Amino acid sequence: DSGSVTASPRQQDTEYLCPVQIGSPAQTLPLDFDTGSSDLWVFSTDTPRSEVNGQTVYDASSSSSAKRLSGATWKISYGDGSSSSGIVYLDTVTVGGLTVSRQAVEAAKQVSSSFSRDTSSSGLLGLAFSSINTVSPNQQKTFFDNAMPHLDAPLFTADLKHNADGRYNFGYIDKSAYTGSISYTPVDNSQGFWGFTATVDGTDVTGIADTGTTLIYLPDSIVTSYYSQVSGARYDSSNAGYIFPCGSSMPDFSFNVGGGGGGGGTVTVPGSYVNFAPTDQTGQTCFGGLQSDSSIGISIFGDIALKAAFVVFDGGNKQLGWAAK
Ligand SMILES: O=C(NNC1=NCCC1)c1ccc(Br)cc1
Repeated sequence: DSGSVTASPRQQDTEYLCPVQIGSPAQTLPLDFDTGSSDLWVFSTDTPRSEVNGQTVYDASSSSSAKRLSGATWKISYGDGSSSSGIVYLDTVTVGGLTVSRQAVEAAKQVSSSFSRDTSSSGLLGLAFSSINTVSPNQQKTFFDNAMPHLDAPLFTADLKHNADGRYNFGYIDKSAYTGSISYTPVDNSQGFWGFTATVDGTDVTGIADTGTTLIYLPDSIVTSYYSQVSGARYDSSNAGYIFPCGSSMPDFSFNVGGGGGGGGTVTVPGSYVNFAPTDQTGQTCFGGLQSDSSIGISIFGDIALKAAFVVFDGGNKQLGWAAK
């Protein structure tokens, strides 16, 4: 089997949403595919009206294939401080034509304010490892884990784009979607994430590939050195990050993956991607797409990095492949 689904950017590439069919008859919800978490959760008829703000909701009671997973609950919090929790159904889930019949669909009974405010997203589809799924007392598998045995190849690919529709493919590598060769590097999934090591200016950086995080977070030394090239750039405590004049032309930012004997491959993030967004309505000062990981404890290669590459999440061989495009 295989699947292919469009990933549409929202609010200046802050997140990418994909249409997902749930239940019988199908209810289509736009979900944020997140390689940094492992729960598939949705706004639902169980979500308080006060916390629903235009989002499409899942109604298990109108799905003939929905079955309540008795006694199961879930509760998750994300790196940006957002959170949600609720109950669990098993139902049929289809992504880009790829169907999993008994997928844990986690219905929200509570969502935090940033989810309520995000009118375009109906929830998340976790694509990290099932070891960090939060369903209790019986942990559930991700959509990818459930689909993997049926896939032509045990992998999915992410092809996110700047201000344009991209794509997630499941079960195959689309050779027309990238240029040159794919450089692979081993994955450390000991923390449940797609962990890997890249080299930046000769320095090894261990981080995770996280489609659910918007920006890139790297060690302070690398970030400070990058912004030292931009006149007027400075760390601003009120914005909790590096800012600079919006008219600045930003240097490209490159990292190497798979730099073993074969030399590996280089991913280059265009400087324009690092000029992320204005800090206020005047548009004078802009917030950087590259920030320090010092408050996190691990580096994160978020959407700013991922949208500069074609990325293979290989669950069979536990490796990450990176290619230019
Ligand atoms: O939460 C994380 N990624 N996903 C999402 N963020 C916001 C909504 C979804 C995340 C994962 C690992 C680390 Br380390 C830091 C953050």
